[in-house]
Amino acid sequence: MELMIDQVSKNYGNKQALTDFSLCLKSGVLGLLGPNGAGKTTLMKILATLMRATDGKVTLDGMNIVNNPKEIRKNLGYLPQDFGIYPNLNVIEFLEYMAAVKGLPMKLARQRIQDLLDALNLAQDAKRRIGGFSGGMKQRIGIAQALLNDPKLLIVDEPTVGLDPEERIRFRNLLANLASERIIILSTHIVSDVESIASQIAIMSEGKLLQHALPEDLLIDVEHKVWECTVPSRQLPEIQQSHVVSRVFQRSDGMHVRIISNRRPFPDAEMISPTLEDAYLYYISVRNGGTRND
Ligand SMILES: Nc1ncnc2c1ncn2[C@@H]1O[C@H](COP(=O)(O)OP(=O)(O)OP(=O)(O)O)[C@@H](O)[C@H]1O
Repeated sequence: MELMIDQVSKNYGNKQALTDFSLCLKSGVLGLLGPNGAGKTTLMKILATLMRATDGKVTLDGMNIVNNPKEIRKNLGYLPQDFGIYPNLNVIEFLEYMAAVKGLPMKLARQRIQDLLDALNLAQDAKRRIGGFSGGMKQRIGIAQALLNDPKLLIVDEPTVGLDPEERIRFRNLLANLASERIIILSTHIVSDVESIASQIAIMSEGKLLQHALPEDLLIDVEHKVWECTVPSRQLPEIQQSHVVSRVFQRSDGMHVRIISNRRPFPDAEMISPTLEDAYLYYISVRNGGTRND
């Protein structure tokens, strides 16, 4: 299984949302990280054959997705950011409806729905109307509809928006279990969503790919560039202006500030071990021509 994104660009009128974006993926979870407006949804929509690139091409196992949309959709599952549900349908009715839209034979669909209800822990709620469900349950139904056709490529756009911390963890575990025999692309601006499950990370900003690497290699990139110091709280606004601050902790002895910087930011700053969130900030704010004291 191979997804090849080859020099893809997308313009909306004068707005360049993607520029020469290239990436080659095999099975596993790709965490696609980027701030709001980076172009993640645009890329997801192109991969899901819902939008055409202005330039470049995308192939799944060598098949151009633009020339073979029907064949590609058979192998594709997509959970968009604003996933629309039908609140008056119960879970089974909704999934049968989605299976019909996807053109699955009903006998096969019924079996698949049963398997998914069990796998996604929805069986006991299968006859309840979706309208009354929590965010986490709606997301599980969203994943169920995306998996109806047992897709080779599963695309999930900002899936944890609106979920509580427990639902977030459950959702991450669920994706991790699905990853072994398919390509999963999980787009988010929340690093902790992908930290535990992504086998690879792509970081994008302003329509461009800044880095594509294994999580452990991203950590190596940012080694010796993460610092912590303790400052009086009145100094904090000035430090946030002049440095890339990844975290601030209030402690009894003052504010503990975590700073990403190529150089020791203050004489008493201590070098500390990086996290993936530090690496993400490094690529977005420091290496990508950041304007602060670096
Ligand atoms: N239909 C459109 N017309 C014009 N500009 C658009 C359109 N859709 C998106 N854009 C712009 O293209 C850029 C990329 O948007 P996109 O939604 O792909 O980013 P994103 O990384 O998914 O951000 P978010 O997480 O906020 O959805 C943004 O600057 C956005 O304002």
